[in-house]
Amino acid sequence: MTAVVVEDARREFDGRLVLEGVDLTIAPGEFVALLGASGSGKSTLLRALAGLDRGATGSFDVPQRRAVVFQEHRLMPWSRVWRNVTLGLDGPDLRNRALAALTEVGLAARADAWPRTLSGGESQRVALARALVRTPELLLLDEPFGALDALTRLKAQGLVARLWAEHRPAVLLVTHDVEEALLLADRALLLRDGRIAEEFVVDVPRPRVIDNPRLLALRRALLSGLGVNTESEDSDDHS
Ligand SMILES: Nc1ncnc2c1ncn2[C@@H]1O[C@H](COP(=O)(O)OP(=O)(O)OP(=O)(O)O)[C@@H](O)[C@H]1O
Repeated sequence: MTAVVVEDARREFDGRLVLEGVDLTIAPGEFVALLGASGSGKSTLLRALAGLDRGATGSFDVPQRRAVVFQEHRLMPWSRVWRNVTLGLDGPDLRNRALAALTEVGLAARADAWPRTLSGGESQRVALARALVRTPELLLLDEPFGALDALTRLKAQGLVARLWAEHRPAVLLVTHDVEEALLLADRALLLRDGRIAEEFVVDVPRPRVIDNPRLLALRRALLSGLGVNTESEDSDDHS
């Protein structure tokens, strides 16, 4: 059984092929990280999976129940936090559903606040609550912590790890951060030249700490796949 099957995804912008034939499968409950140089097409692929890009071709078998969190929170400034969480949903009990999701991200107390009164980290947690309230089978995360400071980012990563373990959606996380990918994902994929060029299985039990020797080896391999030279670090390791 699979949650996501993408075959031969292609996307061209202005005559330039950004995705040249991407094949991708994600199992139910699997956490996959997508890395690649800037401009390699990570967000393009995520948007195609989200159904936000009508210009992509190929075969996309993706669950209906999916939710996206972007780098910017995209909260509506004229709606209170809880209304933002349930924006676009119908049905009874919306406030209670919002409160339950906000409780999961530790922000129930801010349910009636206006978005502009939240910090960057809090806003991203509300964006996560807005995704969670939809009980997604597929959660698409596009650099969700990219704009956060290092400490807030670490906490947000911990929160995502916990929420994923509890709810087990399939996840595709687009990130620049190799360590983030290695701490969170079951598999890390490298997008290069419009294709999935390399795959790294993160065969390390959770909870993970980045100085685990296997993770350090994977980190070196991933950085090398991204064209980052880690030789000076290697020699440091042996000094
Ligand atoms: N709407 C668009 N019109 C024209 N070109 C686009 C459009 N969207 C993306 N591109 C181009 O496609 C390429 C891939 O963009 P994309 O945002 O998917 O890369 P990325 O890997 O997510 O990059 P980054 O890590 O910098 O966010 C880039 O060269 C970008 O300029």
